[in-house]
Amino acid sequence: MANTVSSPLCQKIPIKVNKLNRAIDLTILLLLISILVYRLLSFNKNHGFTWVLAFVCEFWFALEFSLSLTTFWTPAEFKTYPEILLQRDAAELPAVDLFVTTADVVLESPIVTVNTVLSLMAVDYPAHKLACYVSDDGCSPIILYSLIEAFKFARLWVPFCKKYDVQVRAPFRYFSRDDSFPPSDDDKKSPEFHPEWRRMKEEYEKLRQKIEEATKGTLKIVCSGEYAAFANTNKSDHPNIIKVIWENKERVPEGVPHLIYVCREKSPNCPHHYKAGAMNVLTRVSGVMTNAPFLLNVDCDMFVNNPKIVHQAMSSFLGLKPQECAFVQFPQVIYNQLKDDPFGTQMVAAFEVIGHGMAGIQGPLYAGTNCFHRRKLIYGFSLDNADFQGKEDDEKVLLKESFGNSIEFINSVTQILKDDISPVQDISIAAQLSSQATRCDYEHDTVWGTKVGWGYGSITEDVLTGMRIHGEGLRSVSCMPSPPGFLGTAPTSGPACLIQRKRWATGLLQAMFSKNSPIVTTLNAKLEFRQSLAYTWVLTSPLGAMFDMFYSLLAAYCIITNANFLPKAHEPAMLILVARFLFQNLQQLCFFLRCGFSVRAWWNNVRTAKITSATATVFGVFSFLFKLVGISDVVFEVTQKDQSDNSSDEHSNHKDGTSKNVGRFTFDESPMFIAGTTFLFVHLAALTLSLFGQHDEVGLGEFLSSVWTVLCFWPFVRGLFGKGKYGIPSSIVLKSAGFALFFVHLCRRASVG
Ligand SMILES: O=c1ccn([C@@H]2O[C@H](COP(=O)(O)OP(=O)(O)O[C@H]3O[C@H](CO)[C@@H](O)[C@H](O)[C@H]3O)[C@@H](O)[C@H]2O)c(=O)[nH]1
Ligand SMILES: [Mn+2]
Repeated sequence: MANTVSSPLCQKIPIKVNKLNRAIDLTILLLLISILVYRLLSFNKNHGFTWVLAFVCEFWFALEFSLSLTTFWTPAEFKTYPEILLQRDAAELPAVDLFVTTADVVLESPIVTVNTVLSLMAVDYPAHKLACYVSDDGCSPIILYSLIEAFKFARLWVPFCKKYDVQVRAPFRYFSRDDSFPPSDDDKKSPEFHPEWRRMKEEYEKLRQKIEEATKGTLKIVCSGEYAAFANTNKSDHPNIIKVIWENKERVPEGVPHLIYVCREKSPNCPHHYKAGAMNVLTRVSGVMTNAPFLLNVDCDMFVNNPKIVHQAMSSFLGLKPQECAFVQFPQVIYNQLKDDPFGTQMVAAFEVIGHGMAGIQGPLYAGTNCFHRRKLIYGFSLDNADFQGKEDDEKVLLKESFGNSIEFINSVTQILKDDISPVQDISIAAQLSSQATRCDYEHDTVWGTKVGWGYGSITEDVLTGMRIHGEGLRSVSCMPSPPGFLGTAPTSGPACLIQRKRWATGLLQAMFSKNSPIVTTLNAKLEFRQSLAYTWVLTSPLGAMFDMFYSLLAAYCIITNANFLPKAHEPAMLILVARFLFQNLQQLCFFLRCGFSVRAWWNNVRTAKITSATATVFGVFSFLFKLVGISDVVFEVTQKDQSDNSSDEHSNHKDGTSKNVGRFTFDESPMFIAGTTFLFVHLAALTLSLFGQHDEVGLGEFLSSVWTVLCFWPFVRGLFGKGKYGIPSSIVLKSAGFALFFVHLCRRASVG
């Protein structure tokens, strides 16, 4: 497929690392090791358990830091030159199937999904090479209705975008920005632009209103006719519903891409594997219907921000050796940024280190959204067509064993295997044929979720799936065009943030401690050693957070029991600890400043990490353990999506932060807040006790450590006095006070006993 090109389409370029940074890294590492040495040398029987626990934590900090160092040792980035592809004939460009997943009309407002879909359908790529599939795990007629209406609008919107070269093709965003009108000087001259722009805005407003009415229920969707299949269904028990909303019958490049609604069958007795399951169904349905060799998957809130993204991705796929480009990941850039990142959701540091760091090894992680895949690799085939060689006769039988019994789907798989794809004639007929592959028991006795498709067994299916692909010895590419390829939302409330972090903690540990663990994969398969270390670093990050929490609990424990675990202020060893603390924090601060963030944003990230470790991570880790021993199952709790196109709400103040409560931490009845509040109370109790009573053993270190924790938990301190959602519910405060008292009591008993 890849024509030989004279000029490069894509290049991997190493990033120079500042020598001073390297020196600081090594200094921190040395300090961390010195702390361990101090711990071993100063051990005596009197210290007992506190010393051992402190050693374990410090050992972990050193290990975690070393893993991050090996990850960031040879950073790199990719540069793409799509101009060459843009000149190519449409016929030469490969087809791409576009997947959007949505799961809950309440948490994920249909207008958000619709904007994502519209932005995808309007990308600058020959329309007959694209098909957009929307998976609805919520089985909601509102989504179908919204998509049908969205398509009507798309017939105007797509040509408009292409004619005026609109940059942001998610209408809510285009019409909300001051610079959307007029977009460029050229268009100012064109007399038709004005009226067309106005019409488009009116049409979008009508669409938005219709969807809003349907969502609020003021417009009732009757379950008959087109919607008959939705009668008597509920989210977890319903038949499969596939609707071809639009087929680009003439296959015209200037038209609107196919649009298909997919709701897989669900039954309470059949595991559905959440998003991973939905992705696998989309893979099969699209296989039968359009069978494009490339797939793009986005979450419902990640709209296209750069209309050339498909060209960008294809530049890597066609410009690099196939083994060098298994998938192309675009970063998740957040647009609903609150001033100074109060919830630490932008995770700049993490993305920078993981993105560039891993790009310099075997390639970035698959992050679940904004990612282009090769269908062949999703099917677990090798890129050199070595599969099934010489086994022509058994081929179909073998394929059925792995891929399930749908003849139509197996035929499509065979085409992918042989790189010989013949386009389907009639999408509507193909849709009926794909129905079998959306049955909830379809995957029974197959290797879906293990060797084929999106991986099961971790609630962060993305990391697991990406790791399987890296395990084949293949590399991935990160693509960071300007403007960014996709923009999306991050949670903007306390509860939503914690739910997301909790899921990640569980999912990462599930991926770490499974037979797909990076350590196993590097021993048994072709995962590169340093890539394996990088994965280990990411996947064990919830453990690091746990140890961080234990470490600060130790401080409280020591104050309460008049003991110590840190060197005294006059001991020289204290200097090592202080130096490590300062170096690590200052290094992080400099990094934030270099990335263009404020000191405040850095501090917000520091405290979010601390808050998360004592709340979401603890629950995430327990959820992982409970699943491990079979007490309870892990559930994918969908993140609440922010809808900041609504200019009347408080988010209109995003950037300037004038509204006084923007970014203020919010609370609800979630037990995660009991953990956090208890943690805060324990430290407050410790600090209060330190003012009274005999404290000859406790040193300055323990005291400062506790003060630092309370400072990090300042949003909770404010929450104690806040009202409404800004206040910690009194039931939570009471329970937490009880737990904290109990803890203090236990500490005292332990120290006496
Ligand atoms: O049963 C489910 C649950 C979720 N989803 C979809 O999965 C996507 C991601 O869910 P979201 O709640 O937005 O999770 P995030 O925490 O924001 O997602 C991050 O983490 C996930 C893994 O935990 C990845 O799958 C995502 O791509 C990544 O953006 C959304 O489009 C959902 O509609 C489903 O289709 N079915
Ligand atoms: Mn999301």
